[in-house]
Amino acid sequence: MATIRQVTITPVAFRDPALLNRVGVHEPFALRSVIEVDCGDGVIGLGESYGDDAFLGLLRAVAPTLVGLDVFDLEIVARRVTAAVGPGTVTDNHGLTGTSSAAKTLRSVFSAFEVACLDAVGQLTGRPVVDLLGGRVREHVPFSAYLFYKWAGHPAAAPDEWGAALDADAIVRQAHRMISRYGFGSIKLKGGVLPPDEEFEAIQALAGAFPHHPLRWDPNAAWTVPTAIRIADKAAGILEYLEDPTAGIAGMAQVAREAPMPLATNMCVVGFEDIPEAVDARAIGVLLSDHHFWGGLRQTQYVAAVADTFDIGLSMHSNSHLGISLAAMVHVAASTPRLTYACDTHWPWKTEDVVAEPLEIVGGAVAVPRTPGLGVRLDRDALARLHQQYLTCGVRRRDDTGYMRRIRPDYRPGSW
Ligand SMILES: O=C([O-])C(=O)C[C@H](O)[C@@H](O)C(=O)[O-]
Ligand SMILES: [Mg+2]
Repeated sequence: MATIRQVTITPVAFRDPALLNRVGVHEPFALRSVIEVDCGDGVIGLGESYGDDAFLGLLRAVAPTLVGLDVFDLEIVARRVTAAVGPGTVTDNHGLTGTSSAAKTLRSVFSAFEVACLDAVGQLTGRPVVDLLGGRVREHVPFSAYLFYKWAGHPAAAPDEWGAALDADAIVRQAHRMISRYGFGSIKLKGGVLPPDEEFEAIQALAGAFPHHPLRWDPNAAWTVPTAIRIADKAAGILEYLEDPTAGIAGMAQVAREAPMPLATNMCVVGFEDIPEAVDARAIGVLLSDHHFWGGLRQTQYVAAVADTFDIGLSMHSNSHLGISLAAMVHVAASTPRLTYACDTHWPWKTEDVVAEPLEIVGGAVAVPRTPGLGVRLDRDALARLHQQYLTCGVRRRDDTGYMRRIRPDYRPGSW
């Protein structure tokens, strides 16, 4: 038994480049929450999740109700989360992660605490989190180069180190830079920004420049069914998968019947309750799991088991995140036999962290830690600095469209 003595939630803001997507542009700061589950004797488990006001409110409602519990009792923690969040609560300002629901909200809140408890249990038992999940099936977890169309910088700010990327040549330059720095062995292009035929020029240019790198393209449901079928046909033989070309399970199923490559999603199948319909309709060939909204690391293992049952490929979705989340992603991916594609990560885009010595991406992969828990520790000064940045930055929820409209009042999210 190890009693939870205190649970602390600290919102932080970290600098984010002007990355473009289907609904607008990233604001200058991305929000996260850092969860600390203190079990005494220096054992403090870490979690990381969304940092918008509504989500923070739920984390703060749960936190005091966990004090006094045994940190090993994850099912009791889940019950306390359910009681504190209450039935029917829905909040989801987390950016293009598909349908919102009360079940998804509950799973998201539980996940933040589950990861922190598992980190604490790992520290208490002297075992890395992956060992608590059944042990490692791989020593390295592969990630893909996540390319974005982007502006050179935020308006009125100096350009960032990546510069602008608004056409195929600039996207290829971005890929060269990212791959030479991190060694990624596969590439994802975030689409839904330009008309699809223009974005396809970048896909073709990437295929020419990186013939041995599997490619994926994600327009976040910006296309109609006929557009998606036409573009999928054009991209035959080029993509390992096409991610969320269109909205909804029914639309995805129509496209999947015609498309020469598998369709992937982190938008139309975002909870266990979506799986029967998607399987019946044969809507997807690849599922992008994400422990932040699928209910934690153990539920993510169940997602993998379900994917296995229905012969669906498995990859991993990412929003903007810091080093605690990267570690959590690595541990669960390392424990998952069926990880058929490299995971997504926004990692290359961030310049600040709360973690003292973050895990590193080398040769396109992260070595799975062997130290107890998640294998990362807080840099208290950095946490204080990024919390201060949160207090002064003015951002309280993610709003890519609102920010874009402050810059371009006539902006409308892409739809083709
Ligand atoms: O795969 C995805 O759909 C994402 O990564 C969603 C994110 O919100 C991404 O589009 C972003 O951060 O702009
Ligand atoms: Mg996606």
